[in-house]
Amino acid sequence: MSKFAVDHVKRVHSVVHDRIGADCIGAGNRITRSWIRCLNEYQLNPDSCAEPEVVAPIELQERQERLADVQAVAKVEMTNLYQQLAGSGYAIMLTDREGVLLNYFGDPAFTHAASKTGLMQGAVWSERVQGTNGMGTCLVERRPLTVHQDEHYLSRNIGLSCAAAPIFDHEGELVGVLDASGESRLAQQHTLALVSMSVQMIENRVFLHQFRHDYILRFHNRPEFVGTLSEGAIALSITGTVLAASRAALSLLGYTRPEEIVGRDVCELFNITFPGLVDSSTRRAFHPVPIFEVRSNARFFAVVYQPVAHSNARRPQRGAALPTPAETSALDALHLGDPAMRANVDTARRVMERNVSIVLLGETGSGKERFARAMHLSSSRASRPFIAINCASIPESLIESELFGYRPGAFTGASKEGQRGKLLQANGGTLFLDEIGDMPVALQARLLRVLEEREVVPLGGETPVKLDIRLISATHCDLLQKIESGAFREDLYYRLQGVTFTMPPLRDRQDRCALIRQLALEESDAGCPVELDDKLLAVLDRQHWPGNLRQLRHLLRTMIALRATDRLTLEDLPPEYRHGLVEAGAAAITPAAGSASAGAAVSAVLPAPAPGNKPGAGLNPFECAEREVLLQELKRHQWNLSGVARELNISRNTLYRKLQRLNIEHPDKSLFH
Ligand SMILES: Nc1ncnc2c1ncn2[C@@H]1O[C@H](COP(=O)(O)OP(=O)(O)OP(=O)(O)O)[C@@H](O)[C@H]1O
Repeated sequence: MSKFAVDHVKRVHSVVHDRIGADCIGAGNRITRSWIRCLNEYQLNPDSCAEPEVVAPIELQERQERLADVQAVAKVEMTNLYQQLAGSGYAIMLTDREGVLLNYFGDPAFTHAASKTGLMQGAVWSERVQGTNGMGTCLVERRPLTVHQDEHYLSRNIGLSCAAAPIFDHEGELVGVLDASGESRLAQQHTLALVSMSVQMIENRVFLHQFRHDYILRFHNRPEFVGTLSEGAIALSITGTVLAASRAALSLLGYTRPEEIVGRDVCELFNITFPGLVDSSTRRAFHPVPIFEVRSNARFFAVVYQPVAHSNARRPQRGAALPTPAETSALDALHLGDPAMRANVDTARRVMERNVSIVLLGETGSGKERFARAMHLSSSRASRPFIAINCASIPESLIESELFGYRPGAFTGASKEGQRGKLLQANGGTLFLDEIGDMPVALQARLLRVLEEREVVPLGGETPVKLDIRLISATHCDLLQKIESGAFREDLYYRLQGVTFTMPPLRDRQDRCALIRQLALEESDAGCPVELDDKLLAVLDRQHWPGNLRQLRHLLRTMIALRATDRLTLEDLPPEYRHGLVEAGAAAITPAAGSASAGAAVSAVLPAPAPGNKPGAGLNPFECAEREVLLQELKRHQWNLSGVARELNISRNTLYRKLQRLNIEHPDKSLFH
């Protein structure tokens, strides 16, 4: 061990055990706290030479898919940040909330050295694995911080300087970390400020994007700051109910948690009615109008933006009542001429106000959640909350407390304030249970009881609370098959199954071209619509779209983010999409010379389309390798999907999607749905 490393290890021990020298690490308590965790809790050796931990490519891809929305925006911001820091030996990285490095933009001078410490895609930078470090410690502390030189816990990392800031979603959930790391001798003072600004930009853009189908109130206490990085944004339903608020909005209004304002009417927050607000915003041609906060009477300036997809939609009228079934624009917007979707919308209108449970079936990305939201918005519950919960993405151990909530101190580790479960949050509104087929069997019994008794008792509580919810469940798997295998309760199935809707896959929709155009419009920035060239439209129309509308949306989003002009052509299309078409026997498409780069750049961040009838055709080399591995695993487990999912540590649900994406079918086709 070098003298330097020996001194570092000694210092860690003396700081942790005796707090001697805690002040001289000069980073306040957060570094001391982290060192204590590393030594006592994770029992890490500060001089560890263990190989960096790196997740398997298949898991990395899965984690990237989970954060696809944030990633699409983050990539643009990461490139900007990289350019701002260019030449200073920095790498810009994005991790998920478990500290797995999803994206890496590195200065070539730094990349080689960095990979030795594990700064590379797929590496795990949680504090538990890498000790005190920018990304991992930021995930624990949940605030921006710098970890410089020998503030790192592991002596092998002390050549680094890392500036990291946490990324939160609109529900205040930590989703990942953006980090700029470089050699400590080249560290720059202002890096943390730049990283924090990029994160704010990412959060704002993700928020504006996610709620572009709703009204968005953008405000600040100075008119010139409306529309800038520091503005607050609040998403509002058509009746003026707060659907979500950005972090900046909460902080400008003096709230700490979104629950404090979500579900309230905008006139409870500001001294103005919602129709009045929309009216004055439009009359002032979207120049900020003064509004006053109810509690403090503080003055703010605001602009209300109309929902993107409904720019011609009716405006809320003074004293407007809740929408009636006749005014179901959110539902109507779901079909642009497809007969199957039109039939769905017609039936939805008929059952909307009835007390029947709804089940939505359809392939992944075919619009089940969108349909559920539209039903909610078109019903008399529109002003009440719409709460969605994905039974497949929450760890089994957390579903119960997520759904039912818990009283303060109900179990070890429970928060002091307790938690209102999703069932109660949805009270008066709609609860959307996505991937219901993945709900653990033990919980199915509890859910059934709640649905029958129409009341809920939070964990650790005694008094039941009355429940009035419209339940919409969704799944892309065959529930009857699950019942047969004992994975789904038959009684719950019949309780859920009031009316069933099936979302058609995109490849079967007759309104595909109109949908593609609409999505391109929705993905365009406000006031700057991107057009699609006819040839490109024809190619998009003929794709197989295994990921349905989600895949289409991500493709358009990325093409739009990387476009050179506001008219997208075949040159903007990733090569594998062109390739897929040629394979399918359509007219050959030869992009102009030098055009591959834009499309190739897009292809680097997108899943490939399905390969038609040829099993492995149209897949990129990485996917072919993934397909091979998966086929071997399937054979090894004699096509027992649960066994394979367990082996790969992924949900059955994710496995199904992979099989679909990689075009893997059971040798006996009838055994796969
Ligand atoms: N009618 C539509 N018009 C435009 N975009 C749509 C439409 N329906 C769905 N989308 C978009 O497609 C994507 C996937 O939709 P959604 O989440 O509703 O699908 P899903 O079937 O619930 O997916 P999963 O099974 O994976 O949960 C979203 O980005 C959504 O905005």
